[in-house]
Amino acid sequence: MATLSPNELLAQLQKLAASPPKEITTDTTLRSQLATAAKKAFLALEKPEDVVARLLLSQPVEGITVRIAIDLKLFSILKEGEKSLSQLIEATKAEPVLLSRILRSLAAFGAVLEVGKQNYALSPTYELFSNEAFATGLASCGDFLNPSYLALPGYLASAKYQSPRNPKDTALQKAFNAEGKDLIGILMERPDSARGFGTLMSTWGEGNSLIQDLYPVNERLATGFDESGDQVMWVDVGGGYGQKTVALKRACPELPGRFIVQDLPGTVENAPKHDGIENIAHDFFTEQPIKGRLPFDPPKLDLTSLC
Ligand SMILES: C[S@@+](CC[C@H](N)C(=O)[O-])C[C@H]1O[C@@H](n2cnc3c(N)ncnc32)[C@H](O)[C@@H]1O
Repeated sequence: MATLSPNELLAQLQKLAASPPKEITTDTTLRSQLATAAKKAFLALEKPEDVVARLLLSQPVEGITVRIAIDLKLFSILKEGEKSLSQLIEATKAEPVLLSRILRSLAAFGAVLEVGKQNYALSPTYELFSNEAFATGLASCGDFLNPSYLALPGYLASAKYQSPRNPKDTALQKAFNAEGKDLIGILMERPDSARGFGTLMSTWGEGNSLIQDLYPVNERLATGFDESGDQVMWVDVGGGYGQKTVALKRACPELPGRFIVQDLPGTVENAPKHDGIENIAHDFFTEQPIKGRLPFDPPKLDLTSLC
């Protein structure tokens, strides 16, 4: 195999970064292998002073800048099409200098593209952020999780660097001053964050890790299923708003039987209703109320493929 000279390699990488070809973006495995290799190459090529700048400035600022952009609705505005700085100033009412700094920062992180002088477009990898429900859910979850990340060093120091073993005694309880409660208990006490979490999960999960893509559902679940009674075909345990079940029913409408989505009461209350799907409150740490003999051999899932 011919070896590329460093300059040829650089030119190839620049070409790839400017416009990733379709045969790469549509091949999920290749895309993720290339992204991982590129990230490893980036880390291997950084200088020590680059690492300092990344840890101190770039990484913490990235999430915060995206959070500000969500508040300004920049992603949904840019979804309408390319915009000039003055159009964005008009739409967001932000101070011009501040907005151009935010946009430069977003461009550096790859969230927006600078197309020409002071013209901006939404980056294809940030398409999902233009969905208002997703963006609000993400912002709300970030606001909930970030205080816990910040509390982690203090928590670990006070725990004398022992791994947390009790889910009710972690950095989260320190961050929220909520002794004796677990993550879900703390989350459910904050209805806005709980709703944000449910919305984030459903919009984020809508198109990825779908059961029908991971498992031959029709072949393995429908074969031998007794359609005569009121049999349950499917129980989605900890299924949130039922996003995976909705996607499954949409992809395989011929699947027979009842479809049930279980989650905690706070989530079930907010879950949108879907025809043919039953939402039931159930804590998965308690006994499963849906009983019945499986009318087929339990399928063997290769869980390693889910990791
Ligand atoms: C990471 S989300 C995954 C949601 C969904 N299964 C999906 O893949 O999109 C985890 C879900 O588990 C639920 N959950 C957490 N603890 C639970 C419990 N003890 N009993 C039932 N559901 C629980 C949460 O409310 C949340 O909806």
